[in-house]
Amino acid sequence: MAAADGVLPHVPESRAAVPTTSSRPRPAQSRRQAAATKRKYQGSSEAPPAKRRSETSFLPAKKTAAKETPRTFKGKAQKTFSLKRSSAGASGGNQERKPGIRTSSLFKNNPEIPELHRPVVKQVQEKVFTSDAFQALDLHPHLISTINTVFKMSSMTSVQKQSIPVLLEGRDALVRSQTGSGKTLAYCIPVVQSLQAMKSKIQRGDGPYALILVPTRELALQSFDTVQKLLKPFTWIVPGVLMGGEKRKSEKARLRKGINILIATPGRLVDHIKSTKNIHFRQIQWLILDEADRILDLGFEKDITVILNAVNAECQERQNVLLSATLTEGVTWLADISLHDPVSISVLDESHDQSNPKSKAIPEASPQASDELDSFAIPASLEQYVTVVPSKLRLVSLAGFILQKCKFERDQKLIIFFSSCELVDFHYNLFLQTLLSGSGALAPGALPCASTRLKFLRLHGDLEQEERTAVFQEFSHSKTGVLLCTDVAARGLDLPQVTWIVQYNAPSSPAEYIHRIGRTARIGCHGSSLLILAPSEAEYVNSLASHKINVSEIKMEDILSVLTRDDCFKGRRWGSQKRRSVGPQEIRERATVLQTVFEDYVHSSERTVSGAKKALQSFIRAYATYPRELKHIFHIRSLHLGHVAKSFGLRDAPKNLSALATKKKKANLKRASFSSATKGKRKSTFLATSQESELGDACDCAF
Ligand SMILES: Nc1ncnc2c1ncn2[C@@H]1O[C@H](COP(=O)(O)OP(=O)(O)OP(=O)(O)O)[C@@H](O)[C@H]1O
Repeated sequence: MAAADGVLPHVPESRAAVPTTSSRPRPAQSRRQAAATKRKYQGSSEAPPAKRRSETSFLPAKKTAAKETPRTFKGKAQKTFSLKRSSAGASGGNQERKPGIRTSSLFKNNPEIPELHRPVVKQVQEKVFTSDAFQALDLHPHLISTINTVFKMSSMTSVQKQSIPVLLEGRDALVRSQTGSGKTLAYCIPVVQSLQAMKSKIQRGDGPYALILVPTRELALQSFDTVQKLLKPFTWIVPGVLMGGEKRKSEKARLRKGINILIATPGRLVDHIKSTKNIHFRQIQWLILDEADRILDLGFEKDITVILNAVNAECQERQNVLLSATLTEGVTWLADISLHDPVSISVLDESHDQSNPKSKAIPEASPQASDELDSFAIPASLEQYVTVVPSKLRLVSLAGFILQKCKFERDQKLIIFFSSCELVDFHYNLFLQTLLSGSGALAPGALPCASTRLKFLRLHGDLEQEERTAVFQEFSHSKTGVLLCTDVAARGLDLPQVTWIVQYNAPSSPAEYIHRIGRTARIGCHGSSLLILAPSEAEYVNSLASHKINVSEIKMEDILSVLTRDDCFKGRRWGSQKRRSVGPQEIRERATVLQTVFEDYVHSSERTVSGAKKALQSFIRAYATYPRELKHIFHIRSLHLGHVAKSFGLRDAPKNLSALATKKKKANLKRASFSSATKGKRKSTFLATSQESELGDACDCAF
């Protein structure tokens, strides 16, 4: 993927209410700027540098001292962009601007972008495929033919080759292999093989023989689909799914009729355990925890305790399997309490040494094992990039990347990760109304060249289940498009042909980073990822390196340069001239035009301003939830909130932001963090009866 050569990404689309944009008269600039400056420092946790107190300085305290000159492309000093000069183009040409209208000073007073001293580390890699055919396994011929004809697969992946024989022997297992390496079939095939071979034929009314737990509803549907296909020749075995967002009543009815392979999200299953009489676990022979480390997060951990206790109470003899692409301390703890004399299967081990996987012990959460816990395998065909962008320029940089991929490259399918539902909604609506044209007339805030080729979708835990399922299906089957989402899409989802993963908000752990980027470059395909960091967050690259994760840098300028390929971002000055060579100044002007379009949209109604403020608050709350070990990189005090507000299209930082930032409210998103400090507590919670879990399906995917 030519990420560094100036060719970049794509765009989102969707419905949503269309606020009207008008070129309203605005208060005099000087008065507003004075007020804005005052507010800025009320809203920011930093005081303005003394020297600049009378101007609109945006430099964060730490970074400011060195430079007064705005950062320029290629190191050349440039004049500050005059807002008046390009303001006509800024609104897309259909809103003539009046002199004196305030536009963004995007390139002024930004913190310097630090040089990335990127340590080059040797990434851990695994071999995806083997040359062994499924025929080599002792499977029912109909099962083999289903794998060959329905799934169109002939040879096993490494994890399948290692896991399937072990599981068919009846052993418990902890399975780790990289994202997109075929773990789902690695457990589904043995489950189906063993259940179809049972001497007394399974009856529907017997209830569940296999229980498969997954962290999200989409993953439940995906796993259900796989199981259902594998069961084609074995029609007497009935699969079923229980997940939040579905009608409990109809789920109860299905449970009453009988489900033999039950796939569930933890919250909803707990709900049924507590309220549905017909549910029992007398027959359970398999307990599978897919994405085991995610299942442990926050509320799920309690739910798992309830589920394990309920299953243990009715059946002791069964096979237990834990799977994840990342082996965290939490998983080893869960393995401890749920697996019996397990085999540890790691494809990584096979690639590095040929030791017998069966003899391998599960790594303890000890310093000696920290290397194994801390380094993650990354698909060899995945190229990872990072770009460092000052807060004020984040929004235009993201939009530039989307435009490059989707407008100027073919067949691009992007997933963009945000840290909360509100952030997804805000960017989704913003891009829909500005970058995407409707079927007929342009939306008031849209660019005249807004594209119908762009397709935006969103996925997060606050959406109705019906919409979530529809979006998941649509994006799965689509060849192109941009999915804006939270971490609800980070785990396990197998969305074909995704070309780019963008992390607009940095993940809270290296494991989450791995799972997010793992939505591309699956099963040997090629893919790329881009992490967008603020200058104060640049050290995160070292943190990734300490987990053997290598990223290459893309310069922000290269991302923004796509705007010079698109004449709808032309400022008035360039509009009247013949084609000229493209320089840094023009890139700045065009970025400013784009930012102005965003600001115009955001300020077009009270509703949109309030939406932007809500999103900004949500960003701040999410920012306060980074775990302690990352706090020195992601600390709200390192951000200039006035600048951050710009990335929400707000011309001024709302009041009380710093108060909000220090309040450290409980965010409604879930940040995974299993700390050893809580380990003992967790174990005792499990050992106790743990019937006090009151979390129902509200836990499922509320992020
Ligand atoms: N033997 C195989 N040959 C070809 N394709 C396969 C094979 N096994 C699995 N796949 C395909 O590989 C893709 C990824 O599989 P799967 O979703 O099971 O990966 P995973 O390891 O569970 O990933 P994650 O860790 O992200 O959950 C799926 O599209 C699946 O159909």
